[in-house]
Amino acid sequence: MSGGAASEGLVADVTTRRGDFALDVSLHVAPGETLAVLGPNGSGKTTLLQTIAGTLAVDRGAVHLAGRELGSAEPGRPRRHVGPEGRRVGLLGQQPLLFPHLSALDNVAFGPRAQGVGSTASRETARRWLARVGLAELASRRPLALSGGQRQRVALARTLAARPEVLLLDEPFTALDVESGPEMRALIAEHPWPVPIPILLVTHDPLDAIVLADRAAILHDGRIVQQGATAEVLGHPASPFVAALAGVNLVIGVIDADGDIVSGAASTGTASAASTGAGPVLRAAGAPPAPGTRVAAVFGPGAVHVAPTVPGEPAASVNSWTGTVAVLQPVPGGVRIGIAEHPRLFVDVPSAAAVSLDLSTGARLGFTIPATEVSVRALPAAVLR
Ligand SMILES: Nc1ncnc2c1ncn2[C@@H]1O[C@H](COP(=O)(O)OP(=O)(O)OP(=O)(O)O)[C@@H](O)[C@H]1O
Repeated sequence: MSGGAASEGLVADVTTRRGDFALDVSLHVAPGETLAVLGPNGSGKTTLLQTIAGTLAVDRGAVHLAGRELGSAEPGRPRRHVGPEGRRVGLLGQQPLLFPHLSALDNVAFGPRAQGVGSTASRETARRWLARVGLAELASRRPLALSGGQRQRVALARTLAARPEVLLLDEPFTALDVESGPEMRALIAEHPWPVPIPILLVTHDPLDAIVLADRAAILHDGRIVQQGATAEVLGHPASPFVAALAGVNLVIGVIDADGDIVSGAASTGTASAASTGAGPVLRAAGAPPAPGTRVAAVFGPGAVHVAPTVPGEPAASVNSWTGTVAVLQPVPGGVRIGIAEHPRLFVDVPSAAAVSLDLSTGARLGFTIPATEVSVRALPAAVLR
């Protein structure tokens, strides 16, 4: 690729092989834009970052950053591979990896020093960056005298002091505690760098994607299976795979004559509807799509109300259903319930509610999802396979 989009931000249109695995992606991140990459273990997130950072060579295609070709393998042209040190790529991972024997200031000054900037100027730059991440007062401390969150902020300052042209964030919040995680998220959200750069955020957490990223790309087996505005991708996942990854419940169905969403019905005539299982009959707030429209309905596992069943109550009505607890799994702040009759749905209840419900496997419960919590979108015929 040359010219055009390649002169702006990060453009990767590559295949990279690793043993039997092949990463085959095409993505563009503009300066000032954040792209979240979500995917399960082994989907190729690290391989993607390494291809951009230059620790892995491209097997086909090319990586461009700010108009420079960093690596390419294209028919009829000699292969090209700029090493990691020549790329101006900043990488912040889970662990800050600071030099333990250097002060915070000297850790941050290391970047400009390594680029040949003099010691006084490097320390000046480092001081500025420490101030930007809120650590001006702690410049003389060594890493061991800093909290985990402070160390990660020093690591961010060190990365940025080297003036990268792209910032790669590889699960940068995962190792942080409940206090420093939100601080670090807020810092990244503020974009504390003077020049807009493209940011690629690898995360397992859909909320991080929603809060921090303009767009999201879902990686599965080395390929991007869905890409678009974050809210669109996570709020309207185009497959059960993406829905499960996004942490939302997805029900595929057809609008019936009453405007309700009926799932798993033979009338859809597709394997996909069958594979998602018959879900509860749902209704979203607002005017429904026309009868017969195939739709995806989405609701969050925490938006479902859970109550003991009441004798004599109907087993199911619109947005309500009864079910048997098949699985109980701890989640942060509560418990996730797997329902025997609807194995693809999950419901989260806070710890206090779990205790008062006296949850146990085999228990019968009533579930209700308010219509205002159901998001629905018509599906093109070919979306779900
Ligand atoms: N050095 C290697 N040689 C051969 N195959 C590898 C090597 N490293 C990783 N792989 C394979 O490449 C695939 C993608 O791995 P990668 O580490 O990119 O995934 P990931 O999405 O980052 O996973 P995780 O979330 O667990 O970090 C996996 O199938 C993995 O087994």
